[in-house]
Parts: sequence; C-alpha cells; structure tokens
Amino acid sequence: AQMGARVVLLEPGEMGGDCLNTGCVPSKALLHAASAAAAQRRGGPGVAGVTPQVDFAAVMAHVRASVTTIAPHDSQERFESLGVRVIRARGRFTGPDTIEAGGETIRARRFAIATGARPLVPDLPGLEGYLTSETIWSLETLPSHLVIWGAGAMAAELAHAFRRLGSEVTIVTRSRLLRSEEPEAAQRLSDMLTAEGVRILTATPESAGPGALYWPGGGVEGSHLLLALGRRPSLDLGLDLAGVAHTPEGITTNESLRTTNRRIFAMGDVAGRGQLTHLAGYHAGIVLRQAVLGLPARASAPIPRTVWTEPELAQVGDLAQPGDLVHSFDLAALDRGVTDQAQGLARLVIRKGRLVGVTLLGPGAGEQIGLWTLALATKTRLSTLAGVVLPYPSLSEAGKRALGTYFSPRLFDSAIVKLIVKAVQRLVP
Ligand SMILES: Cc1cc2nc3c(=O)[nH]c(=O)nc-3n(C[C@H](O)[C@H](O)[C@H](O)COP(=O)(O)OP(=O)(O)OC[C@H]3O[C@@H](n4cnc5c(N)ncnc54)[C@H](O)[C@@H]3O)c2cc1C
Ligand SMILES: NC(=O)c1ccc[n+]([C@@H]2O[C@H](COP(=O)([O-])OP(=O)(O)OC[C@H]3O[C@@H](n4cnc5c(N)ncnc54)[C@H](O)[C@@H]3O)[C@@H](O)[C@H]2O)c1
Repeated sequence: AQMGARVVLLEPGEMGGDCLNTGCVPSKALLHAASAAAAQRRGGPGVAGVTPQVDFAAVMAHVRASVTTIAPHDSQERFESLGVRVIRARGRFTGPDTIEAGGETIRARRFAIATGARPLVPDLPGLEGYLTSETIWSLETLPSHLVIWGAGAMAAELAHAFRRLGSEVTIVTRSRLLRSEEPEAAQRLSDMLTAEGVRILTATPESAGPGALYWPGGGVEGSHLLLALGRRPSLDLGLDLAGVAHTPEGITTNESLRTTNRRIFAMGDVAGRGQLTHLAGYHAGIVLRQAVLGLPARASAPIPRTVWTEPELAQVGDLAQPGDLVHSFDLAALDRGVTDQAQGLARLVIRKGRLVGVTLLGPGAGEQIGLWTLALATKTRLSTLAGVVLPYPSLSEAGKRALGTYFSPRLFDSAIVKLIVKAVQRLVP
C-alpha cells in the first residue's frame, strides 16, 4: 500500500497473527519472568540463591502487557492509515481470481496467502480439556504439574519457563528433545533442563485424561496437559477452486513462492518451508518484489533459528553430514566462559573448505547467530572469518576459536610452513 498498490487484507482473528498474540511475544515475555526467577534461585559465586516469590498473576499481566504494547504496530487502524482496506472476515477462494470474505467477493490480480498454522491435536481417546499454544496464555494460576506432549521448540521453551516459575513439569516425547537440532547441543540443553527439574519421559501415549497421558504399562497424571506436537498449516481456503495444489504440510510453491496458480503466492507457516516469524517476513519481501514491482525473486537466504531457553540454542545453515568437518569450542574453555561460569559450545560445519552450518549454545547465542548468518549469506571465506577481531573477553570468541581448531593443524603441523619460517628467519635481517 505504501508503494501505491491497492491492497485488501483479510483477517478474521486478532490482528498480528500467531507471533504477536499466541506465539513469540507471549512466550518470550514469560521466559523473561522465568529468567528472573531462575537468577534468584541460582544466586552466584559468593551470592546465596534465594527462593523467588513468584506472583503468577503479575507474570501473566506482563505477558499481556507485552502483547498490547506491540499490538498497535499490527492494528487495523495502522494498516488503514497506510491505505490498506481491512476486512475482518475469513477468506475463501471461489475461483482462480476471486475470493469471498464477509459476504463480499473480491477480484484481484495477485493474492498472497499467509494464513499460518494451527496446533496439531491428535485423535486420542480421552483427550479433552487440554491446553495449546492458543489457550495457555489465559491461565490465571500457575499449573502445579504441567504435562507437555511433544519435544520441539515450544515444549523446550515452555517447559523451561513453567519449571522456573515453580511448576512441576513433565515432557512426554517419542524421541529426544529438539530432535531436529544439532544432537550434542540439543542433548546438553536437555541435560540442563533435567538438572533444573524438568522430567523427560519417552513414551507413545494411547489415551489421555484431564492433565494426563497414558501408555501401555504407564502414564503421567498432572494438573494440566499442553499439546506441543507441531502446528498444521491452515488450508481450508477453497484452494482447489483456485487451482492451488497443496499437501498436509503446506501449499505447494516454487522457490519464488508462487503456487500452481501464477496469480497466487504463499508465504509464512502455510508455505510449509519452516515456521518462524522472520522467515514469514523474508517471504513477504520475496512476494512483494514480484507481485508489486514485477521483479524476479527467490527464497534462498540462510534462515537462522533460535530456541530462546537459557542458554539459548541458535543455528543457521546445515547440520553435519557424513564427510563434513566439524570444529567445536566449549564455552568452559573460554576466558569469559570461566569468569561467567557459562555453559555451551560453538560448532562449525565445514564442507569442501566452506562454512555451511553453525550451532551456538550459550548466553546470547540468539544475538550472535546474526553474524554467522551474514557469513553464510555472503559466502565469506574461512580465512576472512578467522581474521575478524572480536572484543575480549566475549563469548562470541568461541566461534572464532572453533575456527582456530580448523586452522591450527594446517599452520602448526605443516612441514611447508616450517620450511618457509626457517627460510624467512635466515634471510630477513
Ligand atoms: C509458542 C510459540 C512460540 C513461538 N516463538 C517463536 C519465536 O520465538 N521466533 C519465531 O520466529 N517464531 C516463533 N513462533 C512461530 C511464529 O509464531 C510463526 O512462525 C509466525 O507467526 C507465522 O506467521 P504467519 O504470518 O505465517 O502466520 P500467523 O501469524 O499464524 O498468521 C496467520 C493469520 O491468518 C489468519 N487466517 C487464517 N485463516 C484465514 C482465512 N481463511 N482468511 C483470512 N485470514 C485467515 C489467522 O487468523 C492469522 O491471524 C512461535 C510459535 C509458537 C506457537
Ligand atoms: N523459538 C522459536 O523459534 C519457536 C518457539 C516455539 C515454537 N516455534 C515454532 O512453532 C511451531 C510449533 O512448535 P512445536 O514445538 O509445537 O513444533 P515442532 O514441530 O518443533 O515440534 C513438535 C514435536 O512434537 C513431536 N510430535 C509430533 N507429532 C507427534 C505424535 N503424533 N506423537 C508424538 N510426538 C509427536 C515431534 O517429534 C516434535 O518433538 C514450530 O514450527 C516451531 O518452529 C518456534
């Protein structure tokens, strides 16, 4: 709209979507309060830890206040002030270039589908009265025992937060915690959650009750059950009438995010290429270039991801494949790691002399991953990265030290280097 296009926005729910109302923003606000509680409980060297006094109603007030403080940015009023026509109704395609919303039929040259995803609720006997990422934010009292089914990013973050605020927490999972993340970093994070008292059980539930899951020979009974089994793309949009192909994983798109109908693009969670807010924002830019400016664009940038626990687990690029070189550095071996009693690691994946993936586990990992994302996006050479001067003493040095373990043997164990040094020492005055 700001560039002069005529734009209609359809939204039946809260403006701002999942991230603002039920995802990133409330979860990070909750984690912030949980971190304060953990800091009190932990204390520090020569500083006694104390039992935190948690006022859960006040914690949730902070969660809601965070949402309402950010909400004006995504509000109907703001979009209208920018010249967008906002219709607060669900859209459904009625043909290849028409969509119906709120009793109106809208014909358009271009469409961008960004309908997001909804929590996966499995068909399980006795499953009722459960919480999801959409309903957990209206809790008024701290759950005495939160059972979380699933072990992805949402489970890790919310287990962490509720445990630190004082709930007993049990995660029930069919595999390890954060199974799509780098295995050692995920295992270390899992061990840290366990050390804080989160119970992790491996089981395949066959029935449920209020706050409870049961499997052959066992089960867990808590006060509340949270489903964290992933989110399924919202596809009930009349896509077949519009000639838009899709699978249960999302709308089928090419690298330019075009669907099987040339007029229609898909972006964000519904495109089935990952579920992250910054990915959705990146997709929006790719679609805008084509739909508004008529320029070509492809979604090919490296996308970082962070699990916002303490320590944070941040990754960009590829995980190691057979044949890759993996170089790591432990925060405990770093000067700042020693002074700050920091736990974590930096791990680089090198393929054919090029950096292809980075994992950081540690304080501030989510902030530091930006630099590595730039390195991957610009295909920066390893030698250039090794030459970057970083502030001492910082935890960001871990990545550079990991790179050092790649270069050291090449520099210090090389007969050629030794010969050159000998010659230089003899010849240079
Ligand atoms: C607990 C939790 C924590 C998260 N934390 C993070 C995080 O820290 N960082 C991060 O990057 N991501 C995080 N995410 C993921 C992030 O919230 C999503 O990836 C992001 O919101 C996706 O944006 P989107 O625009 O694709 O979809 P959404 O934000 O889901 O927006 C889709 C919108 O489409 C509307 N809609 C649906 N159907 C129709 C229809 N037929 N017509 C019109 N409108 C329709 C919906 O009402 C909704 O408002 C988190 C998610 C959860 C659940
Ligand atoms: N910090 C972040 O960026 C952040 C935080 C929270 C959520 N999110 C996003 O929101 C979305 C939802 O989060 P999530 O953690 O629910 O999804 P997820 O896909 O990350 O994890 C789903 C978990 O459920 C398990 N699972 C799925 N089906 C199952 C079944 N039938 N039985 C047993 N286990 C099953 C999976 O093995 C996995 O552990 C994700 O796409 C995630 O990327 C992002």
